Amino acid sequence: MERVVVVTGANSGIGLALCERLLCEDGQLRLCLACRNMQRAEAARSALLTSHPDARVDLLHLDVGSVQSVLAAAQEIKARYRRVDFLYLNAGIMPNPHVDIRAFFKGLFSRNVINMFSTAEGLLTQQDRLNADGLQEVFATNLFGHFILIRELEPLLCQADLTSHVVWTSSSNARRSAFSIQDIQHRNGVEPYSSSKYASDLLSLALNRHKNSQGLVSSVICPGLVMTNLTYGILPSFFWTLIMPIMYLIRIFTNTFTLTPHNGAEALHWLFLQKPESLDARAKYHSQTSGLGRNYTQPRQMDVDSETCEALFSKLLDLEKVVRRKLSEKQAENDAHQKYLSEVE
Ligand SMILES: NC(=O)C1=CN([C@@H]2O[C@H](COP(=O)(O)OP(=O)(O)OC[C@H]3O[C@@H](n4cnc5c(N)ncnc54)[C@H](OP(=O)(O)O)[C@@H]3O)[C@@H](O)[C@H]2O)C=CC1
Ligand SMILES: CC(C)=CCC[C@@H](C)[C@H]1CC[C@H]2C3=C(CC[C@]12C)[C@@]1(C)CCC(=O)[C@@H](C)[C@@H]1CC3
Repeated sequence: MERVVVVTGANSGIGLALCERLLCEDGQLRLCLACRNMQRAEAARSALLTSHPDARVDLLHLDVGSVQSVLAAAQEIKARYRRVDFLYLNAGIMPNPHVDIRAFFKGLFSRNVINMFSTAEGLLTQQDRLNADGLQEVFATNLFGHFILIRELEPLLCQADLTSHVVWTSSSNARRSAFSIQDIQHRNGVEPYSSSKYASDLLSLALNRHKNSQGLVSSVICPGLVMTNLTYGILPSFFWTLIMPIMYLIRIFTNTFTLTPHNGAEALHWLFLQKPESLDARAKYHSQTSGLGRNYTQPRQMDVDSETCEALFSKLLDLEKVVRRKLSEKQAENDAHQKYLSEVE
């Protein structure tokens, strides 16, 4: 049977590498690249079709940071496909990152050095802002837009006798201490990325608790440190190129330096091949690359608990109601304005 795979943020980096790997695995796939920039999406599609001329690759406009765009994209998916077998929630941002150089050098000579290189704990902060929906942009993009997408696609994801797999591209930068259940959008902190990724770990567990019985399975991965537009936003690409030999050296000690998008997509690809029933809801699946360049996937227990995951789930449902109500009020205002304009013309 034809399998439908939707990938958000598929036009570059890890998302695009995943698409390439999936097409090598199964040429019969129906692959849907859900992207906000259609020019880049078209370029990605052309690149995929160059190596897989017979592949079926669809494009879909989706700005996961805008609730209206998510609702429209979900409508389009429902019109195009009868079900969704895999939903890869991969789109993500880290705006205005700042590396704490002093902390980096301090960490370099501490016993914590390997952990610092694999999680960036204590090294990175970001500056967030409000988006047009009045939500914190990192939360809206990395988590909430994807949550609304799942909610809208439930009829295609939760079908009798069939299993659908939702996969979150999280991070080893996800940290409990960066997240607060009182401030799920991270309005009051400087680690919105870490907070949003920890929230995706919690939400994945909540989805498994609530939706496994309806055939939806959710998993979380970390791609490791990968050279993509995201990391080129942290340090310029020439700097990364300059320190590449050092990074290959570090890889010998921490296999989390996967470095290429192909390697980073390892765990995403591996999950595609697994029986969903065999997966652990509390594990994060890490892409790893050995010093000699061998790729493998390593499950590690996440620092999540049922109580916090339920609290987050319920807060997200509440926020969904508020956002939907605001959107329909705005729509009603627009309709009234249009009516007024047509009457006075
Ligand atoms: N690189 C790394 O070391 C790591 C990355 N990750 C995660 O991997 C995922 C992929 O990132 P990566 O490949 O590294 O970086 P890229 O910047 O190359 O890819 C991010 C993708 O997300 C898309 N995107 C961003 N915002 C939106 C939006 N509002 N709506 C739709 N699409 C959007 C981007 O589209 P556009 O081209 O339009 O910007 C792009 O396709 C992210 O979730 C990131 O957090 C996790 C751990 C490590
Ligand atoms: C490698 C050397 C010699 C210097 C670079 C220092 C930092 C810029 C670098 C060290 C660990 C990195 C890291 C990330 C970003 C860049 C570092 C802080 C991430 C936070 C990128 C995004 C993620 O989601 C994480 C998995 C990465 C963890 C490691």
